Amino acid sequence: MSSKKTEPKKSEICPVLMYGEFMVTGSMKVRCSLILTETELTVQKISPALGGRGKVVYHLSDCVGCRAYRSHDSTDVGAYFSAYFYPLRTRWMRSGLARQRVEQCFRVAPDQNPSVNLQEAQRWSRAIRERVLHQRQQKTGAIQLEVKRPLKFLILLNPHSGKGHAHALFKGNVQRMLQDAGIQHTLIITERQNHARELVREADLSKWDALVIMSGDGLLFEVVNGLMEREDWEEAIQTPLGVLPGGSGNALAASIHHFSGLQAVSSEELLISCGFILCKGLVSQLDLTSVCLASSQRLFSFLSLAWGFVSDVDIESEKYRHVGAARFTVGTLVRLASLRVYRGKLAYLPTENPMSQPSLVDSTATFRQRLPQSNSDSCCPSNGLLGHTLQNSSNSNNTPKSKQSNPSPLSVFGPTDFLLNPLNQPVPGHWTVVQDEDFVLVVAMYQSHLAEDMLAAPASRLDDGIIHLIYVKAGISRRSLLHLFLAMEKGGHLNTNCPHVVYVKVKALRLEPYSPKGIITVDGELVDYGPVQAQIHGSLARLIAW
Ligand SMILES: Nc1ncnc2c1ncn2[C@@H]1O[C@H](COP(=O)(O)OP(=O)(O)OP(=O)(O)O)[C@@H](O)[C@H]1O
Repeated sequence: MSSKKTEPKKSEICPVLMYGEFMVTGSMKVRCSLILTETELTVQKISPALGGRGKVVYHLSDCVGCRAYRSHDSTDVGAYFSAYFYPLRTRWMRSGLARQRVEQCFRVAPDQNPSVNLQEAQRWSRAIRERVLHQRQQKTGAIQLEVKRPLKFLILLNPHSGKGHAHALFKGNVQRMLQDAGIQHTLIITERQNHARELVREADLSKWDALVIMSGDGLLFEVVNGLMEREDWEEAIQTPLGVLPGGSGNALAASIHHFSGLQAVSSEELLISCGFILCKGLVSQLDLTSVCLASSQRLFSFLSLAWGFVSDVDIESEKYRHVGAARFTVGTLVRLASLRVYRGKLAYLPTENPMSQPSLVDSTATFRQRLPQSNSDSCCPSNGLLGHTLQNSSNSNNTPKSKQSNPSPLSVFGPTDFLLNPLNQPVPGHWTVVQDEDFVLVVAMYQSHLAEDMLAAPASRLDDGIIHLIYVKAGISRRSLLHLFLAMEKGGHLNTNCPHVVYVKVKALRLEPYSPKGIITVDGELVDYGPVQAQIHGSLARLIAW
């Protein structure tokens, strides 16, 4: 046993709720005293002569569950209880901390009657679980509490995501954690593109406490849009969503980890962190952005809308997917070597603009409306109505098919985009129209991360109701752009004083590309190239976060 923290100061000591003496089972069987307080479980060795360190203090906030049980050996009158912790520990050969599993199992045998022993084990197990739940209640802010247990999750897993190891990663890292937390789950391995989308469009959602996606951001994009295509979208989109990183992008997973306040981790450590957050089962609000394309398609986006350098790298680096998250680094270097400029018009509604406040627009009255399927006054007109019709250019020819977002049935449900004019009309007069028309990139973000190691919008929060719009004007040197991307790993790119970088917080935006060819992505998925506009809808969905 190792001592995990220094002795608390007298004033910090919590009253003892329970005390007991048990055998600690495992490789070394020793008799220990166990002290449960409101926040900690302290295991103190009673026979120090056995060697090793004598005391371990576990934080209940690191605990995902505890259970009591009888031994398989019918001659054993003892009962047992096991507590499952995932404390942050120093990484071997690496700096920083990552969660690692620790199971502590205690044998209860003061009586010759096995039922009496089991009752005592259950009393401890229940008390620990209650204190663990209480730790969650201490969490403040926008996070709500889901106290209902046992939780039932539907897990959708894309076996081809990332390097193609998602299923093995799930079995190796997540399955046992869910069991530790007493969470029941049904795992569905997706068989094809849009399988998850069709499934959630038809599913009886009342059977599940959460829909969990183990893949990259693409599968979550399908699920969000599948939910928004339901007649009962308003209720369906309130189903808590859980995210386990299995892809190569994993931007939302990285954002969730970032919002938990921990140091950045990647790969399996990010998976374990997200699994831990999932097991805690706290639900937060999540903003969604409605994205309208000139083709009339309307999509719901949880992450980003990108044009130029970022979307080019995202799509063009698909061919390097075998290297995992490093594909973005490779793609960035390749695209830097042949830097492009993209012509177009960008306009937006800044957050500080009083006209953008919902109080001036009756958003609640329109919120429950069903949009007309085809209406020239709608925000998503049914045909390309701008002078320069640019859609269907390079996208479908040059890029992997798997990344093309589904030209789904028109998303006619969802909140009204009350801030947007139809695409065939000018933007409202109080919007800001950017004077520059030559860009290297335009990216609109509603989460912090663009990829596991790209903290593109450090100030973003899950439910801040803000689109963090970042654009880089033409004229930036390759060297400065590289410097920006290197600084982005820690979110420092917005403090580089680069005159070509503009960062503005907005509620809505419109982008009209003039360049005849280009790539536009929504949540990393390819969409029709052409005019596009978007409006954020604060707290439309719910997400398991910490
Ligand atoms: N069984 C499947 N076979 C083929 N494609 C699938 C399957 N399941 C899901 N898909 C599709 O694969 C696409 C990519 O999935 P996703 O983005 O989740 O993983 P990824 O591409 O590895 O991650 P990232 O986008 O972060 O790189 C999605 O558009 C999804 O629709």
